[in-house]
Amino acid sequence: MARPRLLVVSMSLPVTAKRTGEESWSFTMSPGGLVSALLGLKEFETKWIGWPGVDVHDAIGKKTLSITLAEKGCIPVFLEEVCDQYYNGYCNNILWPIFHYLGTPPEYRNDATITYQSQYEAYKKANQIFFDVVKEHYEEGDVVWCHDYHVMLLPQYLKEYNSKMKVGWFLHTPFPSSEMYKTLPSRSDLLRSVLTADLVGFHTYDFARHFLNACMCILGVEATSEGIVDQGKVTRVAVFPIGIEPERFINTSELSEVVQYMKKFKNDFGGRKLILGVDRLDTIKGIPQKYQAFEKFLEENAEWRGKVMLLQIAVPTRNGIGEYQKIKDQCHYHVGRINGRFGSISSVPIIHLDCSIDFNQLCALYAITDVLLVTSLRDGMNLVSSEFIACQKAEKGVLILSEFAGAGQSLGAGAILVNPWNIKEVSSAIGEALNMSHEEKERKHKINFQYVKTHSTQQWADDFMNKLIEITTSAELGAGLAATLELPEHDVIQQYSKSNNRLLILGFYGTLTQPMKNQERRGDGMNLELHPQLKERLKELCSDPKTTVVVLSRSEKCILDKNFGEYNMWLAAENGMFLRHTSGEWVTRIPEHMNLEWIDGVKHVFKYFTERTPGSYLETSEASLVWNYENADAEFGRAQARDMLQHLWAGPISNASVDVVRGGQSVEVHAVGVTKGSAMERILGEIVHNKSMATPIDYVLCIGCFLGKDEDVYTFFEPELTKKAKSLSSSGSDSPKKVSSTIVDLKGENYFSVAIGQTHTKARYFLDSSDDVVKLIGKLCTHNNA
Ligand SMILES: O=P(O)(O)OC[C@H]1O[C@H](O[C@H]2O[C@H](CO)[C@@H](O)[C@H](O)[C@H]2O)[C@H](O)[C@@H](O)[C@@H]1O
Ligand SMILES: O=c1ccn([C@@H]2O[C@H](COP(=O)(O)OP(=O)(O)O)[C@@H](O)[C@H]2O)c(=O)[nH]1
Repeated sequence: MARPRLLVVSMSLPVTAKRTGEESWSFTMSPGGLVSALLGLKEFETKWIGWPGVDVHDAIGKKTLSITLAEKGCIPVFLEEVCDQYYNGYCNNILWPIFHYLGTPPEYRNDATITYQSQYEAYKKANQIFFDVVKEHYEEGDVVWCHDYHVMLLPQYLKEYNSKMKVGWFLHTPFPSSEMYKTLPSRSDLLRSVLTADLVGFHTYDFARHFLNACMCILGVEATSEGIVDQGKVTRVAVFPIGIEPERFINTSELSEVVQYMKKFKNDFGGRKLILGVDRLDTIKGIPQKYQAFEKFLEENAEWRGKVMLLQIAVPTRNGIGEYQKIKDQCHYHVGRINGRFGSISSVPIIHLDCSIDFNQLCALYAITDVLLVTSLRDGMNLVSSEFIACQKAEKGVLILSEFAGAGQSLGAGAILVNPWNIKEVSSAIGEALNMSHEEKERKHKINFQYVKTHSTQQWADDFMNKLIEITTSAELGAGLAATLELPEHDVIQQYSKSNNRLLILGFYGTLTQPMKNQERRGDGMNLELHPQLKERLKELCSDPKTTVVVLSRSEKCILDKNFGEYNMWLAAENGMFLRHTSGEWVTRIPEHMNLEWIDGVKHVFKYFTERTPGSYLETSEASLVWNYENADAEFGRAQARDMLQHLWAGPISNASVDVVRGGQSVEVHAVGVTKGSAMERILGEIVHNKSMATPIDYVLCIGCFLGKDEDVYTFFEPELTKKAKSLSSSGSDSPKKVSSTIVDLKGENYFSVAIGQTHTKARYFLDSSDDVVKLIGKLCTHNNA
């Protein structure tokens, strides 16, 4: 299959432009891992859209720069007057510190509303400018891949413009715990926009989990193992740990120029062991902590003084921000102090360089390094660690790696992992690394080298793109879900009138109730009421001897009794755990051997929160418990639900076989496997037995507004599964008897599964709302007794 063209959108272009004349420009490579990583994207026809690193105000400048950049496959975004407030302000002074757990900078605490608001306005404007440029260059079929926290509003702008655009968003930084993220005033807008993308990617499972949590707590949406479900739209959330281009580093470190550098540097360092640090001079990289740990090491290991040195490449970055100036001063202070304390006439222990270095020199340094010291306080990934491993030569060096870098998860096995805040621990790790045996170094290197070689940038990009293409192509909609179609009403009615033994399975909440606002969905409260316009029609529908109607709901028995007691139909309460024909008594359908020991513990926690959350209530039943906060204050209810889940996981359900379902305004705990689909077999068996059916069921209409876990009911009757249904045993009878193989006679055209208000579903068809159900049932009634 031909690969689509890729539009990469990121704040920075891979090159930073400098004006050298009215119409001429020179370029240097932009710093940072994002650029390094994306340069490895070789397999795609790519256009890179981003800021060229310079303000250009005149038309000639813009034109000539655009032409020059076009030769490099780059398209400039001119941010002009919003740049400072956007990039230095909102991106790097608000989002960056919050995403890296540093919290809101102090200046915002005094001047919060004014500064914050104007910077957020600039952020919106800048995202709009990015959007305008993408719109101008977009061609049908392109994939737009948005990168990082700088463009969180872009997915929404793109999708609003063209809902068919394939849009991905990848975050290169950590996504913080929802406790930290919650402090961001624009938290909801940013999440909502990101969720409009088709695929959202993170470096680690932790970051993805934090994101899912934030979406659930802040937006009240449902998180599933595949991502976020909101109003029928599924946003896939997945983990794609980035890599490097290993061959580039391996090959470069073999160049003769690089080998020369290696010799020269070794000579310059006078036989001392080399500890290397390579970081942008960023507040998150923990450079002052690194210096203090090295100081501690020298303090406690006098025998190493004069025999080991620390070379720190501190690549300049974000110079327009006060905090970055401060961190530079702090580093200089420590270097001066430590060199004064442990230096000699012939050498100093620390060399700190405020500059970037040439790529060949960097590879030479990586190759001769004895210990690479990475002390990031937080880091999305940290590519320097991988680059070091790729360049290692004969005598292998040791990687000391912060456990707070995303790389810790991938390279931890071959590294010494440290908490960079623990100066003593890092100091000990330095000692351990310097004294490590040759064999142990080889062993560790081998593990990491294998990983780095096989997890390249190309692989990372391929994985992300393939996933994005897969989920945006209708054939793969929802991993195995067929594309959902509008209900062919004419066929539904025609088949209905032709059939002799019909089964109608209807949900209650959202199916037979009046349409509700999204926020009100999925909480089966006591106030649930049958749609007033359905009362008569349903009666008529149920009166036809050729039609069997089952209401299959999460609701309790008493709610179904109250609403449907007077109709001639089957009621399946609590997802089919309890069943009765309205003319008979409730029977329990709880499967044998179901472990329900967890119920009391969960009930205890639910009661605790019910008492402390005005308006919330508890629905208890034999095999499931629901805490519903639809009538509570929405924000408070969500916060309480989050705390409640923590209590539950830590206590009563930590070892129990239960499923936890976080609805829009409810938390449900039930025994594993209690789904509508799993109940269907038992329900069908009971009905067939009870009715002593003479002719097979030749028409099934299943309509619901169900949670994802319950969608198995839609596939239960799929023709290819008919065999399974045919061999049902009637579990309702005292002496189970095999149901005849003629129970169901379904072909493609007499089976209709219908989801309300959802197009990403396992159902074949969708209807917009329960108002459509009312109309449909009305029409079916006119064909009763036909
Ligand atoms: O462009 P700057 O503002 O100077 O910053 C440079 C980049 O810093 C961040 O890089 C992150 O991406 C790396 C690759 O995924 C990852 O290894 C690292 O941990 C991150 O910090 C930032 O996310 C980029 O947008 C910047 O371009
Ligand atoms: O003088 C230098 C030294 C290093 N790097 C590169 O900067 C990137 C840093 O990426 P990392 O993921 O470690 O951290 P980030 O800076 O993106 O936060 C690496 O690819 C380095 O090779 C650079 O551009 N100039």
